[in-house]
Amino acid sequence: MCAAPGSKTFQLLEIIHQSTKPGSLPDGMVIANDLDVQRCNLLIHQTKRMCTANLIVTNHEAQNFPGCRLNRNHERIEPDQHISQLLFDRVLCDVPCSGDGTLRKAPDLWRKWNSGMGQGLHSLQVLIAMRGLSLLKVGGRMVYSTCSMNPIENEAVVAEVLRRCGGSVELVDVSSELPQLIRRPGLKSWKVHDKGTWLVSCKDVPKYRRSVILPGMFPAGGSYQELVDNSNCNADMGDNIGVCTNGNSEDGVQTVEEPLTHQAAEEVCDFPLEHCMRIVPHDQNTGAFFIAVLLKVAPLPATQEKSKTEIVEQNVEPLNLSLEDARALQINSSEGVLEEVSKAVPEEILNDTEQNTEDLEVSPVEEQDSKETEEPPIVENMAKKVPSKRKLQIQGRWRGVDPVVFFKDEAIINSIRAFYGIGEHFPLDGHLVTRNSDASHVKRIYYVSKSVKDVLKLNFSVGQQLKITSVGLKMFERQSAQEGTDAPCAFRISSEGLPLVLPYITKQILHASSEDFKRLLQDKDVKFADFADAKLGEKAANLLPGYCVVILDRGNRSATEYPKVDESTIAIGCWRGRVRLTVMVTAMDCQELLARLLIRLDPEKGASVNVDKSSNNVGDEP
Ligand SMILES: C[S@@+](CC[C@H](N)C(=O)[O-])C[C@H]1O[C@@H](n2cnc3c(N)ncnc32)[C@H](O)[C@@H]1O
Repeated sequence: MCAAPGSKTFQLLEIIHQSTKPGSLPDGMVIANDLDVQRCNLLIHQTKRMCTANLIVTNHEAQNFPGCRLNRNHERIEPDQHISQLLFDRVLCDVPCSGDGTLRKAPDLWRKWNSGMGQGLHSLQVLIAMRGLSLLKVGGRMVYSTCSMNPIENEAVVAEVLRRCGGSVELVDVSSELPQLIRRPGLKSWKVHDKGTWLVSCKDVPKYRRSVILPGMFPAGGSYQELVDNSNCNADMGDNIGVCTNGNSEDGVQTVEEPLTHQAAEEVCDFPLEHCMRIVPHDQNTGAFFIAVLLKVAPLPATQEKSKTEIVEQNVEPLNLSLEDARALQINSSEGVLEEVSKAVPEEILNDTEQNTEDLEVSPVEEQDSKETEEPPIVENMAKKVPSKRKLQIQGRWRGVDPVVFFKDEAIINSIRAFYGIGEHFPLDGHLVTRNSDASHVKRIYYVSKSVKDVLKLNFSVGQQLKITSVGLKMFERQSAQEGTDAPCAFRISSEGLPLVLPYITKQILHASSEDFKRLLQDKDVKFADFADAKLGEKAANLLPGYCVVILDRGNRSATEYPKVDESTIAIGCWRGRVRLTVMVTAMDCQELLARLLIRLDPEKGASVNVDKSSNNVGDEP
C-alpha cells in the first residue's frame, strides 16, 4: 500500500521468485503502490535488479486504492477475462508514521518529534489499513507495520480497525513464528499525550481538541456523540476548559508539563493486542518496529468495504470521465484526511522516515531515454535526443503517465520469433506490453507474467482505474544500429530480459571458451578472425547480422550436445557486425562478469579483481 523506496517489495519479489526455474515465472505477483511519484521511481530503480515480469508499480493514495471491480456498466470486457475484481492474498500496509523508531539513524528527529505527529497520522493510518483489508480476500492476511513506538500509530490503529471490522478480522498470534526475533507484546493500555497533559479516556478530551484527539486513539475507543447524548458531567468538561486543572488554558497554551493526575483507572483494550509485535532497539541492536498480522475471516461490514473513490465511481462510467474529472476525483476523495494530517506532520515525515538517498531522474514516462550504457558503438547516438522533461502525455486516463498497451503487432512478433528461433512454448501472445499506443514507434517491449496480464486486462475493462507507473520486464528494444540497418530483426533482446528468454532461444547463439569469453569482456569488440577458437569466428560470421547471444562454455559438451541453461549460466548480448562481435553490456557489468569468470577459473586470482561496488549497475548474469 505504501511501498517506496521498495526494500520490502524487493523481499516480497525474492520470496515469490525463490523457487522459480530459469526460463519460467512465478504464479504470484506484487503490486507496489506509493503516493509519491518520485519515490515510486526510487522503487522502480531498486527493484530493477530483480528482473521481474511479476511487478506492477502504481501511484495512488493507498486509502483510495482502486478495487477495479467489474460491474455491468463495464461493457469493454476483454476476452479471456480471468478476474473480476482486484483482491489480494496478502497485503502489506507499511504506513507513513512519525518514525521515532529510526531515531538512531535520523538524529534530527530528536528535535522535530512531537506527539502531534502521530496524532496527525492516526486517521490516515486507519484509513489505509481499512482499505488494505477491503482489498484482501477472505482468508488472506494483512500486515500492518510502522517504524514507530508510539501506541497512537500502532495499537490504537489496530484496535480501531478491529472495532470497525466487527469480527470480520482477527489479530493473529504469531508469537511462535521467527523465534529468533526478539520481540515484546503489544500494549493493552496507554494514555494519549496532548498539550502537556496525559489523557486516559476520550471523556477527558476537551471539546476544542476533539477534532484532533479522536476517540479511536484511546484503548477503549468510544464516541464523542455518545458523550454529547449522555449530557451529564462529561459534556461540561469541554466547556469548563478555561479552569481545567490539567494545565491547558482555553487558548490551548500549555502551562504545565506534568502528566494529568487522573483518578480514573487506566483504560484497557479488550482486543488481544498482546499479539502485536514490538521490536525495540535495545533488544537486538536494531531500529524500533511495530508489526501486527491481521486475518480476514469474513467480508467486512458493508459500510467499511468500499473506499470513497469506489463509491463515487460506481455512479460514473469511468470511460466517460475527462482527465480533469479523474484527477479531481482523486484529489477530492482525500481532502479530509490530508487536511487533517498536514496540520500536524512535516512533509518529510509524511513521506518517509527513511533517509532519501538520492533524487532519481528516471521518469515514469517510459519512453524517456534510459540511462543504460549498453549500446554498442554502432548504435545511433542517443545523446542527440533531448534528455530533459518530456511533454506530458495525455493518452491514457492518467495525465503524465504513458498508457499501458498490449503489443499485438504480429509481423514484429513473428519476426522476433523467427530471428531468435523462439518456439511457441515461450508464450508471447498477450504477454507483451508497450507504453506507446503508436505501434510503429514502439521502442521497448515489456514482458508480463500471466498474473500481471490478468490484472492489466481487468484494468482495461474497468476504464484504467490503476495508474501504472511501471510494469513488466524490458524484453525487446528497437535496434537502430547504423551498420545493422539491414539486420533482419528490428528488435534486440534487452539484458534484463535475456535470462528469461535464454532457454527458449535456438538461433543467434554462440558458445565461447573461457579464453574467448574473457577476451570479449576485456576488449568489448573482437574481430571474427581474432578469436582463439577459429570455429567460434566462423560461426559468428555465419550468424545473421544483428543481435546475438554468447554463452560461456563450461567445457563439458561434445560437438553436438549443448549445455542446458541453468542458474549458473553466464551469457552476454553481442552485436554481430560485418567483421566483428561487439559486446552490448555496460562497462561495469563487463567488469563484474570478468571478476566472476576469473573466480570460476582461478578463485585466488579472481578474488583480487577490483570491482567498484558503489555502482548500482549490477551485472545481468542469468
Ligand atoms: C514507511 S515508508 C514505506 C517504506 C517501504 N514499505 C519500504 O519498505 O521501503 C511510507 C511510504 O508511504 C508513502 N505514503 C505516504 N502517504 C501515503 C498515502 N496516503 N498513500 C500511499 N502511500 C503513502 C510515502 O511516500 C512513503 O514512501
